[in-house]
Amino acid sequence: MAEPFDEAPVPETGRALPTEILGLRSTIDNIDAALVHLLAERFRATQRVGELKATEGLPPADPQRDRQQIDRLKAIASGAGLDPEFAEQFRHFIVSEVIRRHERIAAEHAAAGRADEVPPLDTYS
Ligand SMILES: C=C(O[C@@H]1C=C(C(=O)O)C=C[C@H]1O)C(=O)O
Repeated sequence: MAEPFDEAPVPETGRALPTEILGLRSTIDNIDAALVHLLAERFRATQRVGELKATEGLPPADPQRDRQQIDRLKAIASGAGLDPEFAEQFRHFIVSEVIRRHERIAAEHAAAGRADEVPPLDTYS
């Protein structure tokens, strides 16, 4: 059975879409899939960084690293013909989520540490 995204487009005008648009949409679908796989791989790496930061007692965000990444990414974007401000916003969208997750990992790590603590013996009860 055909998936919904395999079906021929029926534009409101009733006219068939130019073949070039169909070809470009296929390219766009491939790029979107690659982006999702790359993002998933990036989140796996940042997840591990978050765990290591939590065990080492390091803060979730690293402003110095952020500044280096922003400068690097904006230069790459300029060279690639992508608006550097857009590249920075896109990075900010992703890294905000990474930091939110790192904060959660740190909180869980702290809670697990407290659960491991042996409570003092209450000799009065
Ligand atoms: C992943 C890290 O933690 C945070 C998230 C970053 C990111 O997603 O690229 C970069 C710096 C940190 O603010 C890190 O320090 O490397």
